[in-house]
Amino acid sequence: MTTTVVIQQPTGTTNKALMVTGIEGHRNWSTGLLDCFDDFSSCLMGFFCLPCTVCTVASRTGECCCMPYCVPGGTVVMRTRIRTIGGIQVLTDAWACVDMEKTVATVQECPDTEEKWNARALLKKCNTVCSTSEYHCVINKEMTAYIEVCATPRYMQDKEKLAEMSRQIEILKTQSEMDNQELKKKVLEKNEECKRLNNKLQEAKGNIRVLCRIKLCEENDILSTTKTTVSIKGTEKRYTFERVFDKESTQREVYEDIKELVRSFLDGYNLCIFAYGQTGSGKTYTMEGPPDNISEDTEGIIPRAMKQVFQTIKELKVAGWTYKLRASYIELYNEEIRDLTKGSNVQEKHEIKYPRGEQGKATITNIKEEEVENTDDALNFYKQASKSRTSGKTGRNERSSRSHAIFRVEMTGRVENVEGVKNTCSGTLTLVDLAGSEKLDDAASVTTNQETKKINLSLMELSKVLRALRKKENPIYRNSKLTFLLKNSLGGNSKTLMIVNVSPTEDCKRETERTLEFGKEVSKVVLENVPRKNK
Ligand SMILES: Nc1ncnc2c1ncn2[C@@H]1O[C@H](COP(=O)(O)OP(=O)(O)OP(=O)(O)O)[C@@H](O)[C@H]1O
Repeated sequence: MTTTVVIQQPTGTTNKALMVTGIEGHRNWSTGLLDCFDDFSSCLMGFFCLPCTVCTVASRTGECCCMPYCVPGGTVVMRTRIRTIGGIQVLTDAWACVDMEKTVATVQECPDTEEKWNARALLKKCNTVCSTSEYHCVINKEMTAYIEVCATPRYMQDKEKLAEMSRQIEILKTQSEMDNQELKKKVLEKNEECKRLNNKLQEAKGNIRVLCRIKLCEENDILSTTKTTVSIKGTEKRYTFERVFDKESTQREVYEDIKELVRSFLDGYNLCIFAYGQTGSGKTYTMEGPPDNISEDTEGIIPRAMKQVFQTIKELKVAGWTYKLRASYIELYNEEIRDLTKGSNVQEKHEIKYPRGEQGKATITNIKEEEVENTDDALNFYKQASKSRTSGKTGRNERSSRSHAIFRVEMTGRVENVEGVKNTCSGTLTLVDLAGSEKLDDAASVTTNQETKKINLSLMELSKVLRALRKKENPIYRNSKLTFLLKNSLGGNSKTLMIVNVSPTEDCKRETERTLEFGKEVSKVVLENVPRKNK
């Protein structure tokens, strides 16, 4: 490759006013370069003589090609050539032996002639830029000069260094492979330790936990609370829960208290979170968030749980765990199952099936289960399906407050440790927004109203199952679809969290009292500690 630079000296000027033409985009470089000519002295001028064959003006005028004597208006042509030195291509034979772009920058840094360079400095600069080669300015007797380019000892050293570094990188790579394994092992161990501690903590809290949340309300408050108790003002009644969230409590505070429990889902536990309470007491708000404008502050347990689950999956990936998650969203209304993902008009029969008698994981026939790979997938799936519920709600409010919405995420996880030992786990996360509990009484008394009776059957059965578990009796799950479906999440290898939602207003006093009684009963339930489903 040959680059040609044409240097023109305008009429009536001397060296310093030289202008450069010929290379587009390199005007600054050349001009800057020429600014330095003052100090270049003969050697550089001599240098220009070097390519005398192309130094047309000098040849033509017969003058010495030294720059100060260049004929005004004359032209000096410089030529650069690429040579391969030490396997690396460098520009040689001229100034352009330095990287042009870098020279531009360098020369521009030298704005005026105050800070002048001499040839040696420039050559030093060349060396800095092209550290692979050394430039010698050789002046011969005739005052011509040339630049000699050769591989420098420094280049050789650098080459050695490079080879050494490459060797070290290889060693480091192998080492880092090993470190990675080591790291993976450590993360796995830490993770296991973390799981053990977390589950110990969760078990210490009991496998069925009950929290109470008071709805935000500006009206007269009939309740007084402490961190763990709720009392109905003007009565002796006082209810104790693991934690009471007063009406000022935020969604974040509520979730903070249960996030460790959600973590245990990925450790292979079945986890079920219910929101229980009368219509309008804040169940949907607690589980999902407000009906409109859900933000990071107001979002409820479901979006927060999805975010946490996928964040944890990301973290566990370092330890080698991979997970597959499948989501479904159904509604249980009047003892009928409806797949919310299929819209409100689809009439399909759904049955709950257990693979081995009533053991193992429950499946529902004809239900759409979608694989979700990240938070967005899961929440989009949830939101889309929720529309069927919401449209039912606006159209028939009764229906939505009397149906149970069940969002389920099935998980299977696997890991291979450094010794190649495989480990798998599976679990189900069930998040339930229960039907309004105030109908419980009505259903018992209004026997003629078969529909109402059915609607409330599941809630009654749920309380029966929980009471039986408390007494260590064998609960009957088959009596309602809700308990039958949640069998695995209510007994054995499961962790259950019930949030009893109450409204603190006078007009809700009766229902609030009943809800608190229910919560008190449930909180006495202790499940047997059965190991998680790890293989
Ligand atoms: N803690 C709270 N802070 C702010 N708004 C709340 C709170 N709890 C409930 N609300 C609001 O009160 C209204 C009723 O709450 P929500 O719909 O959650 O009740 P619900 O128990 O789910 O009722 P239903 O059984 O009819 O579905 C909603 O507008 C909801 O946003």
